[in-house]
Amino acid sequence: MLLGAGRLLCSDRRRPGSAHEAFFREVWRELPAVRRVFGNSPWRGHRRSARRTPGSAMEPCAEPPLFTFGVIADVQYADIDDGANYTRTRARYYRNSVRLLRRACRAWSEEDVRPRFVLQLGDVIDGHNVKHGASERALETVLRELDGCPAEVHHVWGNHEFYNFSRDALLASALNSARLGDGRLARPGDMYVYHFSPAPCFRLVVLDAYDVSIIGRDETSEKYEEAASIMKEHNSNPDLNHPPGNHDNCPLMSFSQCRHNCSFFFSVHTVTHGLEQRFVKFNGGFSQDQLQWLDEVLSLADTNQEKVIVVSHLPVHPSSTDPICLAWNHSTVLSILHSHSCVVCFIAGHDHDGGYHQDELGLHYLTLEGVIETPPHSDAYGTVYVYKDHMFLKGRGRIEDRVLRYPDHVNG
Ligand SMILES: Nc1ncnc2c1ncn2[C@@H]1O[C@H](COP(=O)(O)OP(=O)(O)O)[C@@H](O)[C@H]1O
Repeated sequence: MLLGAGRLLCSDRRRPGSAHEAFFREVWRELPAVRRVFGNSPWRGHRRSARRTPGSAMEPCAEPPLFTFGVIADVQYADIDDGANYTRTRARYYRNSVRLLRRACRAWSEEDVRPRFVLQLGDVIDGHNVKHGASERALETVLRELDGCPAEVHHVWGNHEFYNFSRDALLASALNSARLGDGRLARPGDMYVYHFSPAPCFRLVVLDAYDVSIIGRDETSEKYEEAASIMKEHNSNPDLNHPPGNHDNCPLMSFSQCRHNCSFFFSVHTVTHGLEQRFVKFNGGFSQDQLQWLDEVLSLADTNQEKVIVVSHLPVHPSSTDPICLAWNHSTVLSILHSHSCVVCFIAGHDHDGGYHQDELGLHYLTLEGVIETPPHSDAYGTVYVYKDHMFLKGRGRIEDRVLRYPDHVNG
């Protein structure tokens, strides 16, 4: 059965829009064995196939957008020679990343419609700065570039922010953009969360994915205790950055690295090692307080009939990312998003390969390709054009164009 299902899942037949897609969705939904084998991501290999509006394939609509905003993720700047990721499967261009950031800021400045804001999705400088005592200098370098942006910058915090700075230092730094937030339903406690309305009927919510984490919390804090106990339950490796399960000997690992072409192997690898891989120290989760706050903000947005974009460094939908990059309690966040009628999109960084998924309710999950793993001749940033009934992501370089039509229950 595995081979048969594998052939089917490998084939173009499950490609969104194909004549067989509905059949495969049905099989996947109805047969627990298939779901067990292929996990939550049987369409993942097709995550780059955006739905496009006929006639508007690669350009925004002719009509003026309500507003636009810039997006960029995982700059991870450091003044060091090029290197590689942990598994040495991807190059990292530490110095060049700030050049790409500069290019993005310049391009946003030259656009016909000036972006209303820029969204920096976290990991703006790399953890390597710490051992060179260069954290402050690196931050100054990227902030200087961001000063060239034509609009205010909203910063999300990722794991590399916490490698470089304590939470208190971050709260006191220019990376704290919560002052740009709406005063209503102010953030509780010491979480870095806020929301703002960039235009009438739209709202953006910034989440803190390291609220409960080993790296984002002081060791004496309750939230650190909570994170430590979650990790103890799920990951028994001496090095907590090493995901649970033995991947080193997994013959599928090399195939699963090549996720765009080998979705079958990726799916099997995911099942073999499962979503448990997310329980690593470089990820984190959302506290109960934060989830309650999110629920309240979304309720207010429902009442005001706003369209909401939620953002965090960590992705929350398993089909929009490698599971090793998922937020620990991603499924609770998904339940909250689903319990409100206002949410149209979730945007994250962290998985430098990027990802995309549209779920059964029509919500979009966008994971942006990281600047740090983008070769010098390419780019990794985008501009989102926001319209009444959809958004259009104009991607540059590695980031693909996408039409993100709002869910039917939002468009009415
Ligand atoms: N599979 C792994 N096993 C052990 N340590 C890892 C693994 N993957 C990453 N790390 C370590 O975790 C930290 C964060 O990894 P990194 O790849 O820099 O994160 P990011 O994806 O946010 O750039 C680094 O110190 C890295 O060496």
